[in-house]
Amino acid sequence: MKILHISAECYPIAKVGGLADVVGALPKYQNNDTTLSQVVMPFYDNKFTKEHSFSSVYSSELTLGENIYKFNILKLNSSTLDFDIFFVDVPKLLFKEYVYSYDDTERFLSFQIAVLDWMLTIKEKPSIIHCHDHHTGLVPFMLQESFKYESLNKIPNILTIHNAQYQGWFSHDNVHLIPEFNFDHVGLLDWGGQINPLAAAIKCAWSVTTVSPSYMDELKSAANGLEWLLSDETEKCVGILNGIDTNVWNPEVDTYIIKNYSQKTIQSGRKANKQFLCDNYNLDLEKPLFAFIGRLVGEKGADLLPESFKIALKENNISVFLLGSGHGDTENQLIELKSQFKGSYNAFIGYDEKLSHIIYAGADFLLMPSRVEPCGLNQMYALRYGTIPIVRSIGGLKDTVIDIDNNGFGICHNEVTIEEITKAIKRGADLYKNNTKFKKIRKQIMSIDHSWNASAQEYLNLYNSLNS
Ligand SMILES: Nc1ncnc2c1ncn2[C@@H]1O[C@H](COP(=O)(O)OP(=O)(O)O[C@H]2O[C@H](CO)[C@@H](O)[C@H](O)[C@H]2O)[C@@H](O)[C@H]1O
Repeated sequence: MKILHISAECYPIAKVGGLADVVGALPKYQNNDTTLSQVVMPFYDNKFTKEHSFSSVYSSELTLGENIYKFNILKLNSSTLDFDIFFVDVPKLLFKEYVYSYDDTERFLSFQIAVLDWMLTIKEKPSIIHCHDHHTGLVPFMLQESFKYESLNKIPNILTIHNAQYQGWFSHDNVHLIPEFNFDHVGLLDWGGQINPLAAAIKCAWSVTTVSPSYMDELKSAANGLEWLLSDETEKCVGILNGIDTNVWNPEVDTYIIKNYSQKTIQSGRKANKQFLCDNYNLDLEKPLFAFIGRLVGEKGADLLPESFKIALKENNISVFLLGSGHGDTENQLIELKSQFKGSYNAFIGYDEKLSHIIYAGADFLLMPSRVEPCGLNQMYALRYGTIPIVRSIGGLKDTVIDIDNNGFGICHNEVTIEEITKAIKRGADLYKNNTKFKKIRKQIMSIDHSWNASAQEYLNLYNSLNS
């Protein structure tokens, strides 16, 4: 079986969030003697593309409305990734320093058209086309409807929804950018009077998956406008829990962290990483350290963090450290707190992969007060590194974290309110005081298996069912 993943992000080439982690890991776990799993993504102007060499495997021109753009399909020369990766280079549109911006419609349409134009020319066609999120959501529609791609329309395709909040909406005025199709079927593109690539993919893909079973259920009542559609298409929908790449996320060999450790050496290993954070960010090694890593957006509950931190820092003898970026207002409030809580609070506003690994290895607790969490990878990374997750029970967080009061290993709360967040932090601070219990739990959580093995097999079973 030959699988082609189509995605806007892939770790370590271009990462904005969890989508990159998934697309950079899943193919590794799918590749075996009988399965070839490959990825195609845009060619961005970034550190990775500057530092690596590529060969051109196909060149042509694509049509986007009235414009014609030259494009190349490139292949990475080194085999460092454990799977084949191809790049769509549209110099005028895709080759930018950013992944997402104001011009996404044209950029990602050119990406999708180039992939399908190229696919028309490949001798050994994929047996499965696996699309990820709305940036690739017009692929199932074009395969089914565009005259040009008729010869590809027997290839089963699936859509994985990593985040239904973002749907890629654009105006019907731009419908001419999509390769010609029977206009009687234009309704397949529409949701609420706009072209909605995510909705089009839900309608046209052969199967739709979400990244956890609970998120699949939740989407039927909260999907940013797509609730009814997802309920209607329920028969082809399934939730498959993400895994984590246990080769990349392994405290025994992680080259980003200050000191490597195993379950046996957890005490000294974690202390060295916490010491680094405390020394560099002026925090107290003796106090329990609560951390947050992520995009500072409403979905993650980030707007409630400044006030929650303020209260929690006043009421408990704790430290707090945050790594993230997002809404300017939230960023400013988080920066302002620094002067008020010198020595017990700090924040790094920005994106820093290395620092994120050190936090997983050095913080005592990881906060995830998400309003929406399709799966969440942070809590699984935290578990693997022995950091106790404090989560709002929703989506994938509900599927992966069990509260200590239910014989579990984490701290869970049901609502996203300042009161519940600060209550959960207090429970963490109390647990930290019970040193024996705290140490037992953090050691125990390191061996919970969230590797991709089981989920990669679930995807293979799904592909097989579509090909039979
Ligand atoms: N400032 C920063 N610096 C360094 N690293 C940072 C960072 N901000 C975030 N990260 C990293 O980005 C990743 C975030 O992954 P998540 O799965 O938690 O969220 P995201 O919402 O992006 O993904 C969406 O897709 C994934 C994958 O399916 C789902 O798990 C998730 O629920 C869904 O919202 C983690 O690897 C985290 O360490």
